[in-house]
Amino acid sequence: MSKQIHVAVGVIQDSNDRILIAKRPHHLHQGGKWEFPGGKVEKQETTSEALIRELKEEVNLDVASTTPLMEIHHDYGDKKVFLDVHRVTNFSGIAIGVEGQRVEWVKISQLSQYEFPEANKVILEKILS
Ligand SMILES: Nc1nc2c([nH]c(=O)n2[C@H]2C[C@H](O)[C@@H](COP(=O)(O)OP(=O)(O)OP(=O)(O)O)O2)c(=O)[nH]1
Ligand SMILES: [Mg+2]
Repeated sequence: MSKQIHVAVGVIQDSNDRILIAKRPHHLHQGGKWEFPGGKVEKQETTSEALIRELKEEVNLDVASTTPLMEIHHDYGDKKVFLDVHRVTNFSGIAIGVEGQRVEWVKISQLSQYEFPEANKVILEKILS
């Protein structure tokens, strides 16, 4: 059995109640779908530290702090993930797809128009509730 991958996932909300999403490059696992930016937590890091690092690397945002929102365990068959989802409300900078990926600020009411990985269903339910 393969071990699950610990992923820090950021729900980043701006002052206009929009949420930042990014398109996963096609060659990656769950490629072509939209995601909340984030990435793997490294051994010596807390989830918050990993998220702060990943959000700078991936979308150029400077995040001051994060707060836990929910934890999701999901088995895709080819990969098991543990999504450690945090909320980010305190950030600065302009969002850019640093790795060439599309990024969009989307109104919460419009989020269901986008295709997300299966594990994200519960995150969307929580944000929309
Ligand atoms: N970032 C992110 N990953 C998600 C979401 N939903 C979801 O199932 N995942 C899965 C897809 C991947 O299997 C895993 C994230 O791994 P990844 O390989 O993209 O992580 P990473 O950004 O650190 O990538 P790398 O630079 O280490 O290659 O989590 C989501 O909303 N955001
Ligand atoms: Mg990533």
